[in-house]
Amino acid sequence: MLHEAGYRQRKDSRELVLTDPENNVEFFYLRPRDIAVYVGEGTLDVGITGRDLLLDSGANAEEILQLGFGESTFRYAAKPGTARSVQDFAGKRVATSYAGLVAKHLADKGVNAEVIRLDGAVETAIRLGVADVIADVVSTGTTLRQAGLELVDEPILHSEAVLIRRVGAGSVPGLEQLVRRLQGVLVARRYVMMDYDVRVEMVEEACKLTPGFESPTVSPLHREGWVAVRAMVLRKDAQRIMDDLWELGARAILVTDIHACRL
Ligand SMILES: Nc1ncnc2c1ncn2[C@@H]1O[C@H](COP(=O)(O)OP(=O)(O)OP(=O)(O)O)[C@@H](O)[C@H]1O
Ligand SMILES: O=P(O)(O)OC[C@H]1O[C@H](OP(=O)(O)OP(=O)(O)O)[C@H](O)[C@@H]1O
Ligand SMILES: [Mg+2]
Repeated sequence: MLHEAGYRQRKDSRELVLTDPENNVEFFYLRPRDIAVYVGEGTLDVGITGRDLLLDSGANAEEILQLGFGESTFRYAAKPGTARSVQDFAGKRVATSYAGLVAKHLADKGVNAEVIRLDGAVETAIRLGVADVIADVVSTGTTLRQAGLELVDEPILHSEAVLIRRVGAGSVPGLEQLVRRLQGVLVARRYVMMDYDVRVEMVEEACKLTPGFESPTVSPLHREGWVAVRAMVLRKDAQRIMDDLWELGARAILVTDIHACRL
């Protein structure tokens, strides 16, 4: 995303620091877990990490933009049939790499359980007899299924990658530009440009299907009684909208990618 937003990025994952003189930015490639800590302490102006790691760290940092990747839930799991809700964890051992997050969640629910902090491979902790319950990142659920575990209760939270900054920090040079550029990348990924020709009588109906961001562009065609319409539509809806436009009599319906934008 940073590359698409016009920032210089590393070509080799062993490069840990990189300067982008044109944009006057320094990039540090850190462990996801450490990023919120550096940002919270003010060592770094902004960071990109997971919401789950931000909350777990307890750092003095806040989300300023959701980036739409690294989406996952954070959930409890146990051997099938051993627990139905968080309340059943009372007096049990809960293993996790997110001890801060889990301890807070259990306290909020009024459940007194022992939190065991592990570095990773948490799903094995139950088989090894180290814990009765685990709490971990779940995406497809494959990891838990393969470990023979079952989800318990609702997700503790929904996470994704987020841009974060220190709470109460003063103005950061270049931050507004970074946010605007990343928003441009998000829009360019989520939306496509749709063009089509339609009879004048149908243009109102057609524009209801493709209202665009502000208003679709409608231009006259050389052919009498027809207009050309151009509007941005959500990529995920593009095929359905094309079907509906076709039903209205629209023709020459074209979809093109957006490479960059500032709305
Ligand atoms: N399977 C997944 N799907 C989506 N997001 C995930 C997944 N696994 C981890 N994450 C997210 O990635 C972020 C960092 O966790 P990750 O597990 O990648 O760190 P790590 O284990 O320290 O690094 P690595 O996996 O490269 O060893 C967290 O915010 C987490 O929610
Ligand atoms: O629900 P799933 O789709 O199976 O994904 C969840 C798994 O993905 C992550 O592990 P990762 O592969 O990053 O390994 P790690 O434990 O070394 O971080 C996470 O820690 C879970 O174990
Ligand atoms: Mg991982």
